[in-house]
Amino acid sequence: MRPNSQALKHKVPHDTEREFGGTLGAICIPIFLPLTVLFLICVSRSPEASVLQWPPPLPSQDQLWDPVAPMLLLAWITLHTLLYFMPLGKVSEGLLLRDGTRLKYPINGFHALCISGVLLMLLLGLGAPMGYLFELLVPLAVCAIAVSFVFSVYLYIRSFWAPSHALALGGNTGNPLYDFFIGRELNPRIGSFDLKYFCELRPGLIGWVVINFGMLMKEVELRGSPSLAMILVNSFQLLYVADALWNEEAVLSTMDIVHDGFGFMLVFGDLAWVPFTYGLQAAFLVVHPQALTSLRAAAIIALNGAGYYIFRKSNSQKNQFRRDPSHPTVARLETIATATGKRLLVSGWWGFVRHPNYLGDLLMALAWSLPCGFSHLLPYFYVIYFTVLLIHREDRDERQCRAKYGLAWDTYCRRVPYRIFPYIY
Ligand SMILES: NC(=O)C1=CN([C@@H]2O[C@H](COP(=O)(O)OP(=O)(O)OC[C@H]3O[C@@H](n4cnc5c(N)ncnc54)[C@H](OP(=O)(O)O)[C@@H]3O)[C@@H](O)[C@H]2O)C=CC1
Ligand SMILES: CC(C)=CCC[C@@H](C)[C@H]1CC=C2C3=C(CC[C@@]21C)[C@@]1(C)CC[C@H](O)C(C)(C)[C@@H]1CC3
Repeated sequence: MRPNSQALKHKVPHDTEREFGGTLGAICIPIFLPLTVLFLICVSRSPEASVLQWPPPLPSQDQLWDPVAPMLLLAWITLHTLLYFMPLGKVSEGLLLRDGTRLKYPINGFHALCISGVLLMLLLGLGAPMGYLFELLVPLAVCAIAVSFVFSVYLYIRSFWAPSHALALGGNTGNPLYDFFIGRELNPRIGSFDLKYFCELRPGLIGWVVINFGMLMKEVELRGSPSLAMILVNSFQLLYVADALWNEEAVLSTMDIVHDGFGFMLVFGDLAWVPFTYGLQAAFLVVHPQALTSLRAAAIIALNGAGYYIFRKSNSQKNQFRRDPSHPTVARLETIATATGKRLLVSGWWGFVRHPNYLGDLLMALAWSLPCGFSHLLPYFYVIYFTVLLIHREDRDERQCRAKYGLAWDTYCRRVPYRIFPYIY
């Protein structure tokens, strides 16, 4: 079959604005971020654990490679592909596409998490050395990065066979480097297997908590029992991942699924960045144990609880409102009309700040770092990166909403002046 000629001539509707620093970003980010992943893992296990130490703790050649790593990764991706097709849970429809159709998605991610948990316990019962994941972390990250590159090349090439309505508006600039990076095709599928939806929530997100568990088991190997700090980090992050999978259907209306193409940025983010940097606190704690008083632990649990409450309530309120504005839980909230026919909430959580869900997410991120104490910056990497990511994301969303809702969006901004942090930002 010949590539879609219309797509090749770039006669496809597209956004002219380029994200993430345009071509320069598209060249630098794929070089810089994979190195950052390896650098951060190495720092987390070095005695100094300082991101500023010089020379940086670089891995030796034999630390980079372990033949077990690609086999484990392959087994993991195969397992989750099989679980994706499991006839459990319901099938939901995504938002309306440009060609007027809707795609169908299996909602069985939470089942996949539970089955992964059961398999993990079975392996543990059979004496599998889970703590070995600590030694395997760098080789696994190397393989995940390699898979991200190969997979993104595949996605870029196959996008030339996609019809123009299946391409993302932001990923068809005609600049190959930028389009490879940002993603051309919106919802690439092999049959009914949706590659973006699969990667967004399954192998990487569930892989992250499995790696965390491996760090906990390494601590048990080294010190006989897991520390309170390690238990908190594992529990908080498991709650976050379980929540994402429990509410899997909500991901169908996120910017990533609805608007962004599937290119290197998301592939690498899902398969390498999330599993190997979001849980750095657990890797840090293996080599840098921290004592935690019950009082401090209680305060950190309260902070995570408050963050989770704001995150979940605000996300659920908006999702409910978008699905059924007449539902009793949202019907009495004050709203403003927009020219598109959709309404915007101006009371409840979305009348407090314009992104209450980001606020809750950031409070949780802080709670994940605090069990690691204040002696090192590394465990705070996630909350710092995440603040930058969400401020940038808020800005992107704001531009999209202004383009969508025009004057109504300006009215909303006047009614709700703060973006994420009340009275600050
Ligand atoms: N851990 C991580 O790495 C990441 C986590 N996240 C989390 O993912 C979650 C989803 O975030 P994200 O996808 O960025 O977007 P949001 O869930 O914040 O959704 C933004 C959309 O909501 C709608 N909206 C905005 N304001 C209103 C309003 N007042 N009333 C009704 N609808 C409104 C608009 O879409 P429309 O009007 O078209 O419905 C807007 O485009 C967040 O909790 C975030 O913290 C996000 C990125 C990374
Ligand atoms: C630096 C870099 C490579 C950034 C790429 C960004 C991605 C890591 C994130 C973009 C949006 C994401 C979301 C989640 C994870 C991180 C990425 C992929 C998410 C699945 C985490 C769990 C949440 O509950 C969520 C489902 C709302 C969320 C969706 C967005």
